[in-house]
Amino acid sequence: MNMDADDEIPSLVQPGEDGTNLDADDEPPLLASVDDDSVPTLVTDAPDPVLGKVPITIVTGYLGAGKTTLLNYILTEQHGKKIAVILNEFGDSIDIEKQLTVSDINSTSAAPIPFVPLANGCICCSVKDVGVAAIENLMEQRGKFDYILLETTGLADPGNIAPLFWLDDGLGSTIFLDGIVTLVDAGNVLRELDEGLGDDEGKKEEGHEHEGPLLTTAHLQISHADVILVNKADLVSKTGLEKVVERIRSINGLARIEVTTKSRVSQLEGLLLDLHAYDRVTDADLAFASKGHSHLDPTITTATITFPAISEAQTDNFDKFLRTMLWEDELSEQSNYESFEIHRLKGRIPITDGKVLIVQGVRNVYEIIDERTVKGDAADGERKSGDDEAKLVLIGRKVDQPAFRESLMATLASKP
Ligand SMILES: Nc1nc2c(ncn2[C@@H]2O[C@H](COP(=O)(O)OP(=O)(O)OP(=O)(O)O)[C@@H](O)[C@H]2O)c(=O)[nH]1
Ligand SMILES: [Zn+2]
Repeated sequence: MNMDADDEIPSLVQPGEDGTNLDADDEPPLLASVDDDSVPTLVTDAPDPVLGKVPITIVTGYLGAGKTTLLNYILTEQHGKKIAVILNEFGDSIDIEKQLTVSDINSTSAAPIPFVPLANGCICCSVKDVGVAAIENLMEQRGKFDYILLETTGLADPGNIAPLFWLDDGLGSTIFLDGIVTLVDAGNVLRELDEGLGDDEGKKEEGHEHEGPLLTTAHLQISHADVILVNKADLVSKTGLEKVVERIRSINGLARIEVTTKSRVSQLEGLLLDLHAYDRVTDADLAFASKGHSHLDPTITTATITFPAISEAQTDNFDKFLRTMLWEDELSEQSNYESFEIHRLKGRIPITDGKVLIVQGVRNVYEIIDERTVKGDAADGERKSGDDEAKLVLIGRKVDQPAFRESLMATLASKP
């Protein structure tokens, strides 16, 4: 499949930028220098000398859940893509500068797929220095591949990784985050989730020191996921699987959940590849989460706030609500609520003049996009008749308090 040459990552907001949007650097990515003759010319199906941004899918999941099995499966399936794989589960001895290559099993082209192992350790710490360098290094081989898969170690917190691709100027100009896929081991995940309930059994994740049940790595990997594969289904009974799916659904009401054996998914396109989880939000994406939430998991839940379409003049107030909630961990115009923690946020906000705003957030980083700037068949950007209800879905700790909606409504009604 050809890349959309003018796909672009929309403007971003992050704390400390005094509310001004950071424009992603829109420079076309540079091709590898011409004197490097190991770099082949562009792949023949490239539509344009200016390459579009390369999508990256992050594959995460607990130790032994089936991540490598999934990568191998993807690499042997026919999908017409040349995929570069980055692993961060190698030993210290691996020299980051030295790029290994694996043979390109699925491609007709002779070019090998770049394969970049990262240093051992947690990608949230390493990706910022070593990891960014490895990815930039990889990007110098643009044209050899048109998709990146990144497998994180079993312990990584995807909430730290995802915003990197939005916020790092270098990465953000050549790569866009397509989606986060989390594998869970159907036989073990419930026990992992319950580890946080014991007195001192659960581990405290850095940056998540809240009252109440402890967050486990399994919670973090599930709450940030766009797609969740409940793997090793062959080892669990049908009722056991239903329980697992129910529990996961109650944590993350947005993700697509698929039950798999040996990480074999029903489809690659649109489920694992080309998900566009961060640039498209359709009504269907929010439909399930909006059906009400359950409290099967005492720690993390999904909540949906619905409210009438807002006016153009209210968009600043809407932004203020998000800013206060995500940057200050407070609810504007409210004083009575328990402390909360937001992992993921998605919204579709019709504006009364006819456009639709899309909101995406991971932890304290968020972006608001005018849907009309999003290209692709899934979103035509026009408000449909009857499309006058706005929806904001929150995933995190204590996000189901009525104070969230009260704060939003009060902030929208306040003087700008
Ligand atoms: N029975 C069964 N075994 C599976 C399934 N999927 C993977 N496995 C096996 O489980 C083991 C771990 O799978 P990997 O793909 O290496 O898991 P991983 O998540 O990459 O593991 P780490 O990188 O160590 O975190 C391997 O022996 C796989 O063959 C499955 O659906 N059912
Ligand atoms: Zn692995």
